[in-house]
Amino acid sequence: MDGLRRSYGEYEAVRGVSFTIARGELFALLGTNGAGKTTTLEVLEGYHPPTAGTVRVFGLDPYADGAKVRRRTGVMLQEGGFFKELTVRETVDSWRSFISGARATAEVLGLVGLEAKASTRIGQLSGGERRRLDLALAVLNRPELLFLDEPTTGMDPEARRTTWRLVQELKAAGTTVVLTTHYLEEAQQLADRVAIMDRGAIAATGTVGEVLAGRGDRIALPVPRGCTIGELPSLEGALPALADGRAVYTVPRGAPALAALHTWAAGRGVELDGLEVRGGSLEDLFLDLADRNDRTDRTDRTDRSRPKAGLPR
Ligand SMILES: Nc1ncnc2c1ncn2[C@@H]1O[C@H](COP(=O)(O)OP(=O)(O)OP(=O)(O)O)[C@@H](O)[C@H]1O
Repeated sequence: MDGLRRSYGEYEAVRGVSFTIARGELFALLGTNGAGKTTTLEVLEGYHPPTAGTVRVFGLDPYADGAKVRRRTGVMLQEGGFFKELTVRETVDSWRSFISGARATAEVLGLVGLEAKASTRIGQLSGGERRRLDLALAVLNRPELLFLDEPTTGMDPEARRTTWRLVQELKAAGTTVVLTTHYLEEAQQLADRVAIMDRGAIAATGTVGEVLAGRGDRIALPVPRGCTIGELPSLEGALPALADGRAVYTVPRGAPALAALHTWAAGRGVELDGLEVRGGSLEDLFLDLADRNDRTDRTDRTDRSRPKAGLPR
C-alpha cells in the first residue's frame, strides 16, 4: 500500500498511508478512535477504491480484482449480519454452501470453541459468542490472508485468550493476518509488527520493541512524607513531573535511575513507599498521542475563533 488516501465527501479519513505486509506476518493496525483503521482495512479488503494511492493484495488490485482477492481472503467484520432465528449450525451450513472446499461445520465450530452452541439460535448468543461465530465464518474458506477488525471486543478474558491461541495457530499454519484492535495487550501478544494510526496518518510503525524504543522507563512514587516535589533529585538528567499526586520520572534507563533514587533516599533518611517502575508501554504512547491531539484541538479552536469572533482577548 503506497500513499493511500480515502475521503468521505469533503472529509479525508486516510491521508497518505504506506506499508507492506509480508506473507505469514501478523500485522496490527492500532490507533485512536476515528484514526482511519477500518477505512484502511476496507480498502485492503476491496470494499472501497482508494481516493488516491496504490493498493495491492497478492499483487492484485483488491477493488478491480475483488472476486479473485476475496476467494483467498477471510474477513471478520465488526458487526456480522445474521438471521437471529437460525441456529449456529444452520448459519455455518448456509455460508458453506457458497464456498467450494470449505472447512466442515464441525471442524470450524471446534476451532472457535462453539461446538456446544451448534443448536443455539443466533439471537440467544452472547456478544462474545457472536464474535466467535464471526471468526468461524471468516476462516471457513481456509484463507491465506485473514482480516480481523477488533476480533475480541465483547469477549471475556478466557474467550479472548482462546481467540489469541486460534489466531496464533492460523499464523503458524502460514496465514497472513491483519488485525485492528483497541486492546494494546492483544497487539503486544500477537503482532510481529504494528502501525499506529492517528488522524488518518501513521504515527509510528515497526515491531512493538522498535515503536517503544527510546521512550524510556517510567518511575512513579508518591511524594515522600516531609518532602516537596521540588526537593526530589534529578535522575539520569530527568526531573519528576506531578501526575495524580505522584512524582513521575521518564528516564532513559530505569536501573541506574532507581539506584540513584535509593542512594538519595538513604542519605535523606526518606522512605520510598509505593514506588513503581515499568518500561515504556503502548498505552503511554497512546496517552501521549491523545494528549497531543487535545492540545492541537485547543490551539485550532482558539486560532479559528479569533478572527471569526473578533473578540478582544
Ligand atoms: N461512511 C462514512 N461516511 C463519512 N465519514 C465516515 C464514514 N466512515 C468513516 N467515516 C469517518 O472517517 C473517520 C475514520 O473512521 P474509521 O472507522 O476508519 O476509524 P477507526 O480508526 O476504525 O475508528 P474506531 O477505532 O473508532 O473504530 C472517522 O472520523 C469517521 O467518522
